[in-house]
Amino acid sequence: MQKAAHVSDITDTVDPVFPQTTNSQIYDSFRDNSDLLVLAVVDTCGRVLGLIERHSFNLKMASEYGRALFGNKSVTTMMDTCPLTVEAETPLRDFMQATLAERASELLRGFIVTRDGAYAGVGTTLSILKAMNDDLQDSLLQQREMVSDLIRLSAESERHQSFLNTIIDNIPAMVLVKDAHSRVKLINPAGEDMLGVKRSDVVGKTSHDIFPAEQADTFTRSDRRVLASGEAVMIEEEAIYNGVRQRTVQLKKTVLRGPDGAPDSILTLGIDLTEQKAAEARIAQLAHYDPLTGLGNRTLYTHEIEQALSRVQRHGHHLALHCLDLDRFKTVNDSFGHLAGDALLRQVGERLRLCVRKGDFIARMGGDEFAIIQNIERPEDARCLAERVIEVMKSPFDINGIRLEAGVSVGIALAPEDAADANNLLSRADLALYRVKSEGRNGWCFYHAEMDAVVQQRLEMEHELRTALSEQQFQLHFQPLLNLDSGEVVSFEALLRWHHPHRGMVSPGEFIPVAEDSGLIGPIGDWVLREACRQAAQWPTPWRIAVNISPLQFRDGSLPRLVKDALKASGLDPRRLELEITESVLLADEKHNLKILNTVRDMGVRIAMDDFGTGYSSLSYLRAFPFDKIKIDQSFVRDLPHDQNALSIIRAISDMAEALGVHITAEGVETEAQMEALKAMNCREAQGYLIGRPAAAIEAYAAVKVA
Ligand SMILES: Nc1nc2c(ncn2[C@@H]2O[C@@H]3COP(=O)(O)O[C@H]4[C@@H](O)[C@H](n5cnc6c(=O)[nH]c(N)nc65)O[C@@H]4COP(=O)(O)O[C@H]3[C@H]2O)c(=O)[nH]1
Repeated sequence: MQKAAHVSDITDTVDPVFPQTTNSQIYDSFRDNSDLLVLAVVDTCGRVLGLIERHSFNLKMASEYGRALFGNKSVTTMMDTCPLTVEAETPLRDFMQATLAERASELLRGFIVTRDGAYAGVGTTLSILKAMNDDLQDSLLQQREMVSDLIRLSAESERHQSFLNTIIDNIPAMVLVKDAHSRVKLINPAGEDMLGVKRSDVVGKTSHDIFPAEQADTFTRSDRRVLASGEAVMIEEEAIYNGVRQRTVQLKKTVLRGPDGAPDSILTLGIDLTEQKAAEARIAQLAHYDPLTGLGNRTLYTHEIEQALSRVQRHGHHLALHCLDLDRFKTVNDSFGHLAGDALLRQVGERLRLCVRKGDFIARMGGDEFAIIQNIERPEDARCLAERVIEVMKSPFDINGIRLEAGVSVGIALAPEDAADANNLLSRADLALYRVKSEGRNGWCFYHAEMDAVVQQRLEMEHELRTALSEQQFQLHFQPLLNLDSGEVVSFEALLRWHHPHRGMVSPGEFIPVAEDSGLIGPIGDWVLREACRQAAQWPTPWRIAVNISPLQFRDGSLPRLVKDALKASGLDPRRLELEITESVLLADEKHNLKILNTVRDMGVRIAMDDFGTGYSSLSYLRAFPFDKIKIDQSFVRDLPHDQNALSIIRAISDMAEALGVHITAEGVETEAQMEALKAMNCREAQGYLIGRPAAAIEAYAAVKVA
């Protein structure tokens, strides 16, 4: 509905009447048109002469008398000659205000509306009431619309607010708002978690109300800083303690301004970097530390030794590099499994930590090798540390209830005395370590210049060994084994000899390890096997022939084929061939090597366990394979017949062998007394200088019979 703004909006355009119109005519018009309330009387120019109002007119004309009296008279006799008149474009509100104040009663009779002074229509209180009603309706409608707008806006703002709240509550970063006096206005759940507080406990409070003084001071300081600068402040890393644990957080503080532009609040956004920092630290740890022992790894060692050597150079310091190697790690690893090996390494790492001083560095270089960089003032300091290390390693390790002894060898090189660069220093400490190991392990040794010569000699020997085969410098010697029951020689052990063109006879103890290290043991061992079979096949008596097989000959799996070839080429009965292996064959890759042993045994070849008692002599090895013979190491025989320890060990081995149905043979028998003692302990065979030294010629033994 159109709102009535001007008088023209409520004007009824009723045709006017003229002065010559009679009252009877007017009466008829009123009678015929009940809506007609007011009539204007105008002259021919449209000028208003007066106004007839229905009710007062009808009052006069209602009776017959009235009609008779006034009926034929001109309308001018009954008209209001001074009616309320108003211009059409007058604002309705102004007209109403003015009329109600001054001529309210006239308003009830109706009024004339003019346009530029000429008649334009009439107005009635009814039209005014209608307009007012419309106005009222309009404003009611407007109000209703406004109310629904308000409801919609408030719902929208509520939605916005809850949308924002959801974001703030779920954002994985702290949102903390404080007022300009540093009182908490808002904190989200991530913030509660980060600071270890509850929203209900902190809102309205300052940092000093909430946190311990030191922490509160830190927060307040940064709040002040951001308020003073008025700019966003980034705090890359801040350590906070949330009552449970230390956390590392990154904070961004921003000033929020009020409508007047003055700082109103401080918004702090915080990201918890604790996990990220821990992950970074873990990555750095993995890159530089051995995960098993927690000691430095080879990468970190390289860095540390370079640093230490540059200190040596710049400040005239001295350092000792200790290279450590566990003596029995491989044995432990192979016989008790990798988990036991790992546990041993961990415990070794712990013990090493106890030996060193602050500033010294320990690394696990790989496997069972460790290195210590020690700051020293004099070589004596290095000796003390090495002795300490050997001492702490002496006591047995408890690995899941099993007591194990590891032992350690330590090689030491000094800087700047022995070498000033990392590579040379390490290889010299290694040389010293090598010396310790070759001298029986479980000791320490400083590097000496002559060790270089030893290495040189070893390299030379390796070179010469390569030509020894083609130059036919090898020869086999044979040592007899006597059956103690029958007193007859029953077999011979083939022992390799190297007739060096310049150095004369080189002992196998000297060159076999070099052959093993260089891989030459393969072709040399093959030659021994073929030569032993070839010669044995030609012996006048069908003695057995025993051949030493190095653990390294098991590696490539070709042993069964080589044995077969040697037997075939020589024509030797497989039952006359005996292979002597040591426990280490079963320690290393037990399954693979047992398969090889079984294949060889299936050919009819006998298998003997050599040097029994020197390694990790374990009943499990004897159970793992049906050995034909156990050879007791000469180190036990040497101390017979008086040494009680040797006697008990040999007796124990003998009992064990008897239980398993295996014969025992004693090595290194040099005296009659030893022989008698062995006989008394059920030893079935003996070998040693007493019976015969290793020799190239064996025929003489055909007749030997020892009583
Ligand atoms: N003191 C003393 N020693 C005695 C006595 N009876 C024998 N021997 C020595 O004891 C060693 C016995 O050999 P082994 O324990 O198998 O120990 C052997 C064996 O492990 C290794 N070897 C020798 N020949 C070969 C070979 O062809 N292949 C391999 N892989 N190793 C070999 O070299 C080691 C040393 O051999 P050899 O020097 O020939 O030393 C031999 C032998 O000469 C005695 O009554 N008193």
